[in-house]
Amino acid sequence: MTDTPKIELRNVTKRFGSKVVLDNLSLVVPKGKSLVVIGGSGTGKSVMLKCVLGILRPEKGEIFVDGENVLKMSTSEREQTLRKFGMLFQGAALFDSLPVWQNVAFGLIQGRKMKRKEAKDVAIAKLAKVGLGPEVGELYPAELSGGMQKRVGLARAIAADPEIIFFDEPTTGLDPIMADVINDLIIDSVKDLGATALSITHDMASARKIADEIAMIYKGRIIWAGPRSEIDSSGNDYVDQFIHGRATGPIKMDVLKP
Ligand SMILES: Nc1ncnc2c1ncn2[C@@H]1O[C@H](COP(=O)(O)OP(=O)(O)OP(=O)(O)O)[C@@H](O)[C@H]1O
Repeated sequence: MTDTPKIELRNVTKRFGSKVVLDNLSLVVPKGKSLVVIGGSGTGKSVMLKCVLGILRPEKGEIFVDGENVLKMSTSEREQTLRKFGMLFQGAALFDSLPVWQNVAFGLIQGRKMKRKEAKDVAIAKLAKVGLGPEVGELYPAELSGGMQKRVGLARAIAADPEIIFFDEPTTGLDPIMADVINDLIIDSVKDLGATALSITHDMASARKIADEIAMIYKGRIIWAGPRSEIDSSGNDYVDQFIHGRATGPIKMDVLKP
């Protein structure tokens, strides 16, 4: 018997008007693995994550978390399922008006009704996990560098010890060294929690580092998926063009020539 995947999308189609953004997309994220979806801008990566989170509803297909079809759940069942998720948003998405510790503790206080004192202790412990001292907890997001903001975003993502973590462009906008620090923290946090990770990125260095498995999305479909070790010998011209960042190849960019 095979293990039930942690997340599975089966033949998911999502349109906006006449535009098909996810086109019969299927993807399996095995339990305890880190799967990274790579692909160019506008190929449907964020829409895919939003469908799993229930922010968008696909017209067709099925989405399973631990074998349960999330598209058929009641609101309360869905809320219960969402508790399994932690999320590191693109740009960290911190609340500017709240000090760092309250940003990290937000879901614990609001969602899980944890007492403020206890939630603050958890927040400080999670900040320590991402290499930030308790004094950082008292600062406001505007007082932090981009790399520190990402680390705070990561501390928030792991605050409630999630079973599944989504990383949306975790290294975008960071210098290569800070990007690698974040990659290492992602690997450590996922390992610590025994979590399943689903990430989306354009950053091949990050994908190579944090992925057990890589899937490439193109025009709303998964055109290749396999172990990280096989990406360089995929035999797929689209994958080759993307991982080497070549302007010429089968992938055409919608760029107007002057
Ligand atoms: N709410 C929406 N309404 C209409 N179109 C949308 C909506 N959300 C996304 N789209 C369209 O769906 C397509 C895919 O968007 P998506 O954000 O998933 O791309 P992406 O692969 O995440 O790109 P990037 O890497 O640039 O973030 C885009 O053409 C986008 O304009």
